[in-house]
Amino acid sequence: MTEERLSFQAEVSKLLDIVVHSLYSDRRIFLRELISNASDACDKLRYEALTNPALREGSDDFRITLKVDADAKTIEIADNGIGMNRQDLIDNLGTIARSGTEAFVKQLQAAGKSGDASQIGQFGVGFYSSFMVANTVEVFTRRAGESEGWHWTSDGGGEFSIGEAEVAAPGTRIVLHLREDASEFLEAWRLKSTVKTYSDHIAIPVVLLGTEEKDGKTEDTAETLNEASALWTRPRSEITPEQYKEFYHHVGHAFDEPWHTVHFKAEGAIEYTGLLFIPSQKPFDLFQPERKTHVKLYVNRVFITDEAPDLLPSYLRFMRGIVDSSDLPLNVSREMLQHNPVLRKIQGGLVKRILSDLKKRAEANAEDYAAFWDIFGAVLKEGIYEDHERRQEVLELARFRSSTTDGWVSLADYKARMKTGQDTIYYITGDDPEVLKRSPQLEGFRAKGVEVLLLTDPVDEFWINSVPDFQDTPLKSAASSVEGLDEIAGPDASDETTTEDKAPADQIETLTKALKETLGDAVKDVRASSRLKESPVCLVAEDGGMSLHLERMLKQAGQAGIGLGSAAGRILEINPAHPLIKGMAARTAQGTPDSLADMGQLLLDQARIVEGEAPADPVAFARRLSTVMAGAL
Ligand SMILES: Nc1ncnc2c1ncn2[C@@H]1O[C@H](COP(=O)(O)OP(=O)(O)OP(=O)(O)O)[C@@H](O)[C@H]1O
Repeated sequence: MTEERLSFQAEVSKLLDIVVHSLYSDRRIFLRELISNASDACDKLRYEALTNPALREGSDDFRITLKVDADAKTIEIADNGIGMNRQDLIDNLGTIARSGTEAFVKQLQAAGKSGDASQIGQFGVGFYSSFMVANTVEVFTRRAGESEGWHWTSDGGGEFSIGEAEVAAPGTRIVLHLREDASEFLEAWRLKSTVKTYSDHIAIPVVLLGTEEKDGKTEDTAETLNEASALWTRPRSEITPEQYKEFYHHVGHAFDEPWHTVHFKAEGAIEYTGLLFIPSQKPFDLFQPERKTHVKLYVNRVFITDEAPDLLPSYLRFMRGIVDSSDLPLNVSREMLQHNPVLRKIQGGLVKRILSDLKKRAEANAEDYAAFWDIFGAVLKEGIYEDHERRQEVLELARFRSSTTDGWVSLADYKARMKTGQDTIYYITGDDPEVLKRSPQLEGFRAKGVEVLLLTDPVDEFWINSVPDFQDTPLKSAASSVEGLDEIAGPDASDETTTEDKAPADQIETLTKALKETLGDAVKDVRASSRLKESPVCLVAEDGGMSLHLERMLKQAGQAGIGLGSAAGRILEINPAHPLIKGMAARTAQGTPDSLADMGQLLLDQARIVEGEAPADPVAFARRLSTVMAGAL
């Protein structure tokens, strides 16, 4: 039979190079990966056979077998699961299917050869981890429902071969030709302890096949190495933290410690068991829109799907684990799961449980909760606008950066320390908390010691407008109106800007009018400000209008119709107590000077630059600046 040689996708070759050449700290994980794949393959076949029983006709019960041949220096891992056809082999064992792993390999490539290969333990190298212990890997496989069998082989270089092969029954058998330095895995005790450590939670029996001498005869033996019952069906008291962790690794395709583990049984109108995890590391594809839920749905311990659309809302997409219910029909098709009322009820129960667990963890240990919030806060906040019913709960869980303290602040913390006379929660949106803290819009708030929440996640722009208040205290942008700031008691009344410090009101009025005239459509309005203390000018958004930050975000995202520098709701505020503004006001009161047009444009450009924007016309900006500097000599 002819074998065809094919090349690995470039990323696979790179990954294999890393796998083979890195001194991997714990090579035993190859067995965990292969057993995990075998178990997934059995789950898939069990599901497909629900609607097509012919696929399982005449088959034995599902099981995964291990076999050692000490003379040939091989180990075999076989399953009677779904199997693969030629195209499956090319797609699955020639490319990297998992986006996280692909992103990781690209990152290593970008870092050059010096990339830290020790990190690979955190990522799924899956099947390719075989090459940590084997110099040649063979796969014999046949897809359930098909008659041709296939042989795949590779030495972990740049290529693999595929050819037809006799394969007696559907399933997959992987033969590892062990490297000289991996012969320890030929020892049965080594395999047994590895399975016990990493794969005990696997619900399908993992059986070690062997022989023993009895009464002068050689007899075949079959020893089941794992518990072989679904982990979530066992009593909590009998499951160790290690077993929970290994199950999380298997079910979540994850390699970190779970930050949170919750195992519970819901009893009542609808019964189900949940075993759910929150990761402690950020998954690569957390913000990819096509990302679906990673919680697997089982019905009476039969795997149904890991893409049940309504199992969890998208703002909890970081959750991993399983849900098993006996209240769904076993032959439920994936299509039937769309808008399924039972699933909806389960979702309600899961969300309630997860949010209440988060609340408990937040109350128990703020620092520990911050570790969760750092990674998943931006995702959880999507719930504020997606889940009206639970908006208050999610708001209570939300944490923010603040202009007056380091670390994370809750809305309740903020309210508890509001100043006398303050009846509003102030916030400002932007990209960088450090830049926001220093922004001119906050000068008045700083002078009075009024705390402002710094909202720096893109998602903040989307929920903030739909939340008028938190527990009856209104939320307002500090970058639009400063209403109410005057009523708040400052730390020291002598710090207040007095009328004597400011340019006379009539002069300011003349100046604002002249500036408005010269700036034309570039701003919506020019007005005297009570917020500015050190800066001469700043840009603010019109009350109820789009924030400057959102305007920039939309512009960057290429939204049509939004032009930077457009007047769209932008107001230029001037500081009547600033020497420059005072000087300009006094001069303009005697008649508008020729230089006012240039100075007005420069002030506006300055306000734009402080916002992190470019001057509207950089060439004109440079020319004006030179003219003004020359005039000052
Ligand atoms: N024993 C098997 N039977 C059937 N298909 C398999 C088997 N082993 C691997 N596959 C297929 O090959 C694919 C790639 O496997 P691989 O282990 O590289 O990645 P994965 O299991 O998807 O993710 P992970 O990186 O978390 O292991 C699997 O998704 C599956 O489709």
